[in-house]
Amino acid sequence: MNRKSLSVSLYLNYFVHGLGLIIITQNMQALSTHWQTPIATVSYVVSGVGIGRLLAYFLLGSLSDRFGRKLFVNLGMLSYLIFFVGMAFVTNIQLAYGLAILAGIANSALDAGTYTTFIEMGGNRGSANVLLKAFVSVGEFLLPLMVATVDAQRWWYGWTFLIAAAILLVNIVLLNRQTFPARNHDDATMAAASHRLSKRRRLIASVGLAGYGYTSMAIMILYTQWISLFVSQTFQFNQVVAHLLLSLYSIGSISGVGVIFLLLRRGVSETRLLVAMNTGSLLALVVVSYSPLTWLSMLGALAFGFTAAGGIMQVGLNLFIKLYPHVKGRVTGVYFTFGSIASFTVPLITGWLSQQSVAAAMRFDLVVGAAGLLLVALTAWVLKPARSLTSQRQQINQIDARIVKLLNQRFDTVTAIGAIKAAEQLPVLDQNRETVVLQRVADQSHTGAHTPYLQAIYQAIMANSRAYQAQLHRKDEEHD
Ligand SMILES: O=C(O)C(=O)C[C@]1(C(=O)O)C=C[C@@H](O)C=C1
Repeated sequence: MNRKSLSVSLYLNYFVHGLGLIIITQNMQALSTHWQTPIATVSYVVSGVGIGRLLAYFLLGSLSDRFGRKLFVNLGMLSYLIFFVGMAFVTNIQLAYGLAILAGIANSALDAGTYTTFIEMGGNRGSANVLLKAFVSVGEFLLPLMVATVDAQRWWYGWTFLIAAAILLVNIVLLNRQTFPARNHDDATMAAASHRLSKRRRLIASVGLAGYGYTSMAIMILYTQWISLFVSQTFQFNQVVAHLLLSLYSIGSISGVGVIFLLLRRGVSETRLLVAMNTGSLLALVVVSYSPLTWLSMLGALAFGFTAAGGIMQVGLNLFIKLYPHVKGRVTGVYFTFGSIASFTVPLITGWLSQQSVAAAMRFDLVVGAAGLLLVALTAWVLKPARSLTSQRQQINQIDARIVKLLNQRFDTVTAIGAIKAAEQLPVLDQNRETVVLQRVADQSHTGAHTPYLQAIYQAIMANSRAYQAQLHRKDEEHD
């Protein structure tokens, strides 16, 4: 497996995904002329993407645990390819809606195959998932420039779609030359950590993180949808500042990705990062929601983008995946399904609130932010390594259960060896083999101070193996 080449291909997909996310809305005018429909109908087609995601996330996530990540990355790329080529030529609205649904499915398939792969690459690759966000942002940044160029040159609007398709086509070839890491490759420490957690704690953390799948998405959608209108109506900010608050949010977001990436690389704890970032985003949101000072609002917007949109959603997902290392795909599916429900419901809720006032719609983001903070704080609290006597003993109980099971297996093997020795009339004691076993214990022990104690335990185990073999041997002779 060539990690670098595989990573580049996976990142490139997310650049194209960034183009795909806004390609319909950025070509709204051209498509409405081409389809001979009102703009509202084009906007209706966009909702198909959300439906596709909602339908596909859970299913594709679970299936990727069974059939491998590579298949689903390919499925995502092929679906996106059909979407881009089809959208460039389609004239029928029903067909366009079908293609939009396919784009949603493509998004789900890519996520099911990619987030899981980065975790399965091992090491500290969770940080790579945060970087995916940056590639999406670059795509979203470049697409409007591409559309503007095509428009200014009076070229056919379909070219931007075909450029995206061409990048995908090249990447399909590149990606399929790579081998993926072993599926459900169980990072031993990850599995051990998730094992140590009591069922109740794991359940609470799961509820917290699934809920965070919703709030982390909702907090961003709500801000981007309402901020400009809100500040111009509530604080009479001029149009330039109103739109600048969105651009500053994007700049904050991209710098946030860089910082979170580096912090994760340095081994900063994910739970701490989640609590700190969510505290920061709630504070920034308070500033933006209540400050009538332009400069302060601008600072708030930057800080909000940094803390709420700098890949912290991906950090939540990484943590969630580590709780269930055996079903990474399913967990990814669940998390993003909650995110999709947010993209679906936030416009509905805030649309209803805006009938009261735009400020009510915008300030609802504070409720979302507070809920998010509460959820990550709860998660961090239950995942905190416990140090009380009772909890340490619970830990020992769980470790002992595993040791006893392994000792049973060892004794089964000792029985088999005993039978072979009896048949071949070999002595029960094999001093050379015992020396080898003790040496292997010393080599495998990761704490030198433990080693003589582990060897003493093994001497006792082997003495008991011998006693067991001798007793079996006696029984056999009695029978004969
Ligand atoms: O390897 C063997 O010959 C065994 O019977 C197993 C075992 C052990 O428990 O590891 C037990 C007794 C022998 O003296 C050496 C090793």
